[in-house]
Amino acid sequence: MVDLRRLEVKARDGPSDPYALAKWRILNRLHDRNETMYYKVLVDNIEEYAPIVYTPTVGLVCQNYSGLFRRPRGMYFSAADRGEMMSMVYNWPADQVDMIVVTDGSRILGLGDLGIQGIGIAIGKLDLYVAAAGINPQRILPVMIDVGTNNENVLNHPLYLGLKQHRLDGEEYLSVIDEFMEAVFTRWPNVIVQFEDFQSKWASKLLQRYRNTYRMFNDDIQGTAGVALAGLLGAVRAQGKPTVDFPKQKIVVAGAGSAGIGVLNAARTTMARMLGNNEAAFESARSQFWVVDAMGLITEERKNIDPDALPFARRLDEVNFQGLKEGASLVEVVKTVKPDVLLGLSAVGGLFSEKVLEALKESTSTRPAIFAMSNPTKNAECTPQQAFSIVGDHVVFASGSPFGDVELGNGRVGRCNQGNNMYLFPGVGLGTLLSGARVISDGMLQAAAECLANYINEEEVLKGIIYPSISSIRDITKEVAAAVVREALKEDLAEGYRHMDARQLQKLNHEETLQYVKHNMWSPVYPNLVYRKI
Ligand SMILES: NC(=O)C1=CN([C@@H]2O[C@H](COP(=O)(O)OP(=O)(O)OC[C@H]3O[C@@H](n4cnc5c(N)ncnc54)[C@H](O)[C@@H]3O)[C@@H](O)[C@H]2O)C=CC1
Ligand SMILES: CC(=O)C(=O)O
Ligand SMILES: [Mg+2]
Repeated sequence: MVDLRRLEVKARDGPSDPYALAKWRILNRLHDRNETMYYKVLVDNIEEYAPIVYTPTVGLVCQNYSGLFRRPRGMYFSAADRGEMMSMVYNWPADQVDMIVVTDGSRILGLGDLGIQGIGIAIGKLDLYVAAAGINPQRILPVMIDVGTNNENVLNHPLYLGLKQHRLDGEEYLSVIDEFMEAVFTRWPNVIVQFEDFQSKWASKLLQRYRNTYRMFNDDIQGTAGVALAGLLGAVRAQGKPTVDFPKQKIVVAGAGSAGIGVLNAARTTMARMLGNNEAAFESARSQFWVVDAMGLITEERKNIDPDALPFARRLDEVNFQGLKEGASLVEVVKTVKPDVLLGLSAVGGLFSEKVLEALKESTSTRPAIFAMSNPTKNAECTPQQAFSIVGDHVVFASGSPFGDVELGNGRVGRCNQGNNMYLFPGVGLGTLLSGARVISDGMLQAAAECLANYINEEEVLKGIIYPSISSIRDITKEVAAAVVREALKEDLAEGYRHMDARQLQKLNHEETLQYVKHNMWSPVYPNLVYRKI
């Protein structure tokens, strides 16, 4: 701690990138020497060090990973290992693995293709699994699947550790991922695999390929969707309205990659459920969204439209009526729609420019909400300062990476919420583990999102607080995991965990389920080496 604090004293201008990286190195060295103490530091100071082991610093770490690398952590499966993965997997020393976070490094945060340097994100996510969900650090496994990289800078770096080739694609690519999945589920049939930061081209295809067979989920699609949904419901409550008013919200989404489409599908499904869950309800819910990507507003006229974005393409009669057109700019869309919510998952820093935010001032909402969810910090669509100063003190604001609250004068504070999937994935993984669910259903993810939404009370939400403080992440995760366990039981997916079979789990009431979850969370305490009778 003295080592870490020394850096703060030296950083006269406050925390800056080089110091963040230095802190990461101190923590990483501690991790190598004494795992229990590393997690003790993390758990006890999570608010301070989540931004170091996770976004934003983990982005910088990944960008510089070849130079920062000292000793390996996790497993690397490469395209050159095809045919060998089934035996390789037995090289891992732990007999039991509960959680794997796997990436192919193709879209790390909003930083693009970083090749095998993306292993840093798998390590960072698993740090949160230990700190927030109490997954035993002996039973986690970060994995990098190295199929090459298309990032020439990374590829030509003299210290690059990965395969020096361009990315595999098509059937060849799929065969590598298939072989990896078969290998890990053969050795550890009960493992849960979280797919992380796969480029959108593959993210949704891989999810559909594996989700009905394996215990897996995609954090960027499903975790982000749940977190955004909880925030969107919070934004409705922050307007002093009941959540059943959600289907009336007009929502502009900037970004139609895997994260944006995941959010759109979850929000539309929730609106449709509130409206009666029939065809008319789905159609009505569709018309609440306007989606803008790199080529502008997506309409039916879009050529070669991504099939995942197709359900959200605006109909021509609608755009003509509104005076919009295919490819309309974000400013035009915001000016015309006057949305209640502006949500960014575009990976474009500053996309919510002064003009866009000025246009949002005309929102028909009493309290417009801005979600600048792209990571890391420099990719945020706008800062909270810009949001509050341009749109007004009444906005509800959330960002993917942490920013400080904003002083509004006269002692008033503009809340900066962190809208990040870290509030959900640890609980989804822990709840799946402790229920023994064979697959991770939409219902389990929905239960997790609703639990997070309900975590915030009325008084807080009216102050513009739509996500809890990260300092309570262990408690939130316990609640989310319990909600996931109960839903898995309800859907008859649970097969139990260790000494608790599904029948025994069924008998637990709400409080007992929470106790069961808490009891199974690992804490950073040294184990007893000598037992003495007292
Ligand atoms: N806060 C959170 O929990 C999460 C945040 N993210 C962030 O979301 C971002 C996007 O992730 P993916 O969807 O996987 O990436 P992606 O690269 O697949 O998608 C980006 C999308 O933004 C669009 N876009 C690019 N320029 C644009 C512009 N000028 N105007 C409007 N749209 C534009 C692209 O056309 C594409 O549809 C990343 O920065 C990532 O860090 C992702 C997951 C979770
Ligand atoms: C938070 C996260 O998963 C991302 O930015 O990709
Ligand atoms: Mg991610």
